[in-house]
Amino acid sequence: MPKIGIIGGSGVYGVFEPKETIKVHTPYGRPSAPVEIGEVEGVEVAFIPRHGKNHEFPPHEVPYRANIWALHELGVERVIGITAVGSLREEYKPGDIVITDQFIDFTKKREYTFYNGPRVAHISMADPFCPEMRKIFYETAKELNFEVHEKGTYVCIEGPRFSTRAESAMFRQFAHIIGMTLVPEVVLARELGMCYVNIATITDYDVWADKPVDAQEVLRVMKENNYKVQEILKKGIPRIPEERKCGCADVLKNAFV
Ligand SMILES: CSC[C@H]1O[C@H](OP(=O)(O)O)[C@H](O)[C@@H]1O
Ligand SMILES: Nc1ncnc2[nH]cnc12
Repeated sequence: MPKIGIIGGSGVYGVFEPKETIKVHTPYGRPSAPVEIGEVEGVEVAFIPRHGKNHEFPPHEVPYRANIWALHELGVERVIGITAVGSLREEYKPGDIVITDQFIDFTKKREYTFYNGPRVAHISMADPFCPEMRKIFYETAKELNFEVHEKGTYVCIEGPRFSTRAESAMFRQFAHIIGMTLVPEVVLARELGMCYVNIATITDYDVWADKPVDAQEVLRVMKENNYKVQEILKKGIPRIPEERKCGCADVLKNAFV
């Protein structure tokens, strides 16, 4: 049973040669694609491409609940979310990696929870990301000599459109990076007591710099930097301890009404 799951974002539709592909049915429908099981440097890992194998799910239609449920059902305890993001700051440059530490939710109409009643839960989201995995992946990226930011606030917009210049100027006041998929993915993982880490690759300067971002730019820059994500995963995954000492599962202790 894989204890580690990877959700690949734009430009990341596979990370290993799968030994097995499992079609999982969940109470929330099917995941974005059958779950691939394989190995990263000898560690068993599950993989789902967030937008589907052929990028057929836009960010507001990704079956987030089915993806997280499927990984949980397969025994995954730790989720690594790979994302492409825009930069809202000069010093966060295209090609840099960010190990996100906070998010701000500007999405509008998604399925945000597994607890729609009669079971009611209010999960703490003060520190949304797994401290153990954040440390491992930051140190790994640093050792690999990649430009990496230890922290960054990710503002998640509804999409699928990009922001206006006015929106981007507002987001720049309080966030470092911008994307369309972190919420509700991280929230749902925490609702099931799973660890979640976000490894974000910066692909553009959104729309506040001279040339406004477009989708082709995101995919091109992601392709150019894909090797960084692969190397970080290869070197970082074997460093993840078997037993969790991070306390991510403890958020469930006092969450239920
Ligand atoms: C392809 S451009 C916009 C698209 O890219 C990002 O996807 P992901 O977070 O899955 O890497 C962004 O959030 C949008 O969904
Ligand atoms: N500028 C941007 N806005 C929203 N999502 C993105 N994904 C990559 N770049 C983005």
